[in-house]
Amino acid sequence: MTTAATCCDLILFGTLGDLARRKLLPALYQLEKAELLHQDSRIIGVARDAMSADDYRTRVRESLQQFVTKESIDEEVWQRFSAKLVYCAVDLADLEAYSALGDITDPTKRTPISYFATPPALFPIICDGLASVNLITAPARVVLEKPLGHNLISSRKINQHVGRYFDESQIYRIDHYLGKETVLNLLALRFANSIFSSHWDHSTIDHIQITAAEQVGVEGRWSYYDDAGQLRDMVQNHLLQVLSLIAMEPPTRLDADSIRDEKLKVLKSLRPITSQNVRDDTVRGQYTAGFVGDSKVPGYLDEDGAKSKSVTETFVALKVHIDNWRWSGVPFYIRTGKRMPQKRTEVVISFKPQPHNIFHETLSQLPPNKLIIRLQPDEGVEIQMMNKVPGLGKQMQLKPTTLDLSFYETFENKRIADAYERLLLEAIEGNQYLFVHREEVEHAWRYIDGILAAWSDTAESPKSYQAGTWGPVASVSLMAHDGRQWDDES
Ligand SMILES: NC(=O)C1=CN([C@@H]2O[C@H](COP(=O)(O)OP(=O)(O)OC[C@H]3O[C@@H](n4cnc5c(N)ncnc54)[C@H](OP(=O)(O)O)[C@@H]3O)[C@@H](O)[C@H]2O)C=CC1
Ligand SMILES: O=C1O[C@H](COP(=O)(O)O)[C@@H](O)[C@H](O)[C@H]1O
Repeated sequence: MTTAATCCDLILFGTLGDLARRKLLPALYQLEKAELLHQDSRIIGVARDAMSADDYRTRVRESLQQFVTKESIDEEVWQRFSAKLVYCAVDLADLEAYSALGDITDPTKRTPISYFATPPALFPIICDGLASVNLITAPARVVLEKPLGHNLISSRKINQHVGRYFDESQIYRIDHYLGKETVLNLLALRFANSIFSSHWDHSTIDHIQITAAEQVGVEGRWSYYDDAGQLRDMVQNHLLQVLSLIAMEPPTRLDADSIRDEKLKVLKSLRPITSQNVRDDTVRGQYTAGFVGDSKVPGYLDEDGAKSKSVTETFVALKVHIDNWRWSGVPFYIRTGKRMPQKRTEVVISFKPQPHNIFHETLSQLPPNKLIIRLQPDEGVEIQMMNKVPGLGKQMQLKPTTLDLSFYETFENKRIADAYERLLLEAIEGNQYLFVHREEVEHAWRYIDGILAAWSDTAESPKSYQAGTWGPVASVSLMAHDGRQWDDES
């Protein structure tokens, strides 16, 4: 019945935590539903509480009921899935306790794949523990959740420790944006369509915008978030990955090394932001109370769990330059924030305007063409272009129109898989192309550390913005200063 190649023990460290319950277990259930798990594979949940296998299955079922949305649990799938569930109580801080895992695994029968969905402080000891029970030898692999460090130094420490036991080819660093259907579609769009691949550089593109706006606030994660802030939480990983996919040179093949090498070159070409340009090229903000949709929401400093006055940014806008041949003179504007008016993640490629307007009797300036890649929600691709309004009038009327390719409509309501489904499947099958190489993580941190240091030098606090707005006014000025505007302003 099954089509999966790899028979594995997926060891889910942190199986009772929020990430496992909300994302990982539902994703594994969907893989089972699609018959993509090997029939003899197992999912070994690890947490501290002692409990029976049946109690664990009950907990997993409750999570699925809560988080497998839009459908009820299919009993036949559940029977197959629950038969794969095994529970193992281990206090991960206690090296001796890992023997319990050793007792129930046999790497010669099933490939051990260890997924670290725990606080990152535990990563080193989990590696030590896995080594102590011989669960590290290739083809064993390890999947690491973010955050991979708080800065370059701490990220290196984690990478070094994990690297003591696992070769880079065994390490799968998750960035869930790389599992999103629409982020992958960037590759298809760029490299399977000559109309785009031949117009993808400074000669035709004026600038690029990347927006990741969220309506949610810190969602009960104040202490984690306050230590991180939006720059570390969203830009260091997800948005620099998206930027790299947009900006990279064509990889020679669709494999891990080729793609990761090209992304890395982009990260190495980012022009550092320093105390010289930080005021011109960055904006940070923090939300105050306001309305998101119809709901009144508190300010950041009044969120549940807020402990002190804080200068952590919940909004960032950046002007990013990539110092290479292709992107010379093309700024990338990045904007991301919590408590914005809508959930919207999109990339806008704004092309250069026509050099001369022969239609100036009807329009003094022709609006430039735009390619809008909607990553979420309402996934799809839009091209904004000019058309003639049909009619016999003496003067030709032009109108900006949109060619809209919604994924749902185009692909007949085909279900869009959650990012974690794809990433778990690729990790199980041993394909690394959607995972982040150590060097990428470290170069991204180098760039981010520079911005954080420059912010700290200026000793300025983030600018306030009211919840439910698009961030501080300064973010509008960042674009206006260059004679441009964010796509939602036009
Ligand atoms: N939640 C999310 O949406 C996301 C989370 N992440 C990252 O994933 C990781 C997990 O996050 P999240 O699920 O939210 O965290 P939670 O605090 O909800 O869960 C942590 C899990 O780790 C386990 N754990 C902690 N200490 C030990 C220990 N000493 N021994 C055994 N198990 C232990 C807990 O087990 P026990 O039940 O025994 O306490 C629990 O299952 C973090 O690094 C987070 O930053 C990344 C992206 C998104
Ligand atoms: O990693 C994170 O991502 C989410 C946003 O993810 P998305 O898939 O909903 O766009 C963000 O809310 C969270 O703070 C961050 O840790």
